[in-house]
Amino acid sequence: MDEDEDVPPSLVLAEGTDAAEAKLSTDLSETKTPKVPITIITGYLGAGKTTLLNYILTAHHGKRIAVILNEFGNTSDIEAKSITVSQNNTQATEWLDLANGCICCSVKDQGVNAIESLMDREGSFDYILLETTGLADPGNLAPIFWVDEGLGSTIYLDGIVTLVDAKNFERSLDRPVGNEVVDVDAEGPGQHTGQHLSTAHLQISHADVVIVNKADLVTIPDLDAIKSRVRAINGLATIEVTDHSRVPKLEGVILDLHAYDHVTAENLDFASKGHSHLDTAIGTITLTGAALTHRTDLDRIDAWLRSVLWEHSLPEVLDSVDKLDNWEIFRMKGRVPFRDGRIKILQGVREIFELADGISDQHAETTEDLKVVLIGRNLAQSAIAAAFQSSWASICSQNINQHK
Ligand SMILES: Nc1nc2c(ncn2[C@@H]2O[C@H](COP(=O)(O)OP(=O)(O)OP(=O)(O)O)[C@@H](O)[C@H]2O)c(=O)[nH]1
Ligand SMILES: [Zn+2]
Repeated sequence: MDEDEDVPPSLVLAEGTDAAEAKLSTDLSETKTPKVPITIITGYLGAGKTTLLNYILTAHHGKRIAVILNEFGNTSDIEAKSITVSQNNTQATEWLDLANGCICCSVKDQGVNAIESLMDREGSFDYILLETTGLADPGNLAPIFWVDEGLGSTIYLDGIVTLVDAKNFERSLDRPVGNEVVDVDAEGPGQHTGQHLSTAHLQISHADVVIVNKADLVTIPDLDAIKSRVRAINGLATIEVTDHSRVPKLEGVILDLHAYDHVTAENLDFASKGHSHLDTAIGTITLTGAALTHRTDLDRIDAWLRSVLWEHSLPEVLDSVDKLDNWEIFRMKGRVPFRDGRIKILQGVREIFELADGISDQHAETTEDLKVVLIGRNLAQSAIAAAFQSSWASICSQNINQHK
């Protein structure tokens, strides 16, 4: 996630360069202040996002929570956008000047800087909640807040919570992104599904938690069907069912998830169970392999990820690759263990990925297998799933061959 770092931040600040100086001094100082988690709350129009925020703000949590209403969820037609932080009935607004330069770079630098400068002025928060617009694609937002450790940012992305309107669930999934119809019917006439990629699909596919809200408006069998379809789209997310967004508890359910650093073996096991093909537009697949032995094994996996995510090319798959071009990866998580007990945690959103040191479950030699879960467009289609599996298998067989 370091491609944008050359672009100098050009945040327009009301008061000189306070934030820049503050950032510099935090970068240089040895003592680290605890980072503030940010949770992105997304969901289709009217799903219950504001209701959830109000519920969280009135619940007894003992946290100083800042709420940001996102104005930059849709990155078209941007000249200048504000972010507004409300807390205890006072509001503070920070303007982002996005007039020039690459919008995603500007938003990345400025979105984070704007929040940091607000914290400098208003005092720090314990938690930040960001409500996106109903049509926002969280895949564009997550990388803004998934900041490199090395940047010394004071905030970190804790997770993405997606609300689903149980009453209008099917309808929101059938509504294509914008006016564009994304055809997923790539396998010829026999495979026609009629399913399109919708904003609701994108929101569910990026979620760490899916809240199926408005449970009061549907029957129990309806709820079960909705849960199954959510699970088919995103095998990694946990699902909560609510009435008026009243989640059973906050901690660990929607707050403090650490969804962008922790990946447990249970998370991944869960995702690889129960393959359903209720939804073919977006699906979840699991790639497995043996624990690694050498550093070069990891390099090979790193190269595979770069090829797939950055070049859209599946290594070692020569057959009809051109026919398999309609896939896209939205989210990935994985655990990459070494036999000596070390482990790397894989996290990815869109083309950004990270293989970071993890804390092993094991104390000595590991018995855990390597496991990577991918969520993306058309991944569950049989030809594409098969191509991924064979590409992955050939990388893993090279790992083993080398050790002979
Ligand atoms: N019956 C019922 N109504 C609900 C429930 N949750 C929210 N609502 C109502 O649904 C409407 C939309 O809720 P909001 O919380 O404003 O939804 P939102 O996602 O913030 O909407 P936008 O910001 O417009 O996209 C409001 O009138 C809520 O009172 C629920 O569980 N059951
Ligand atoms: Zn709202």
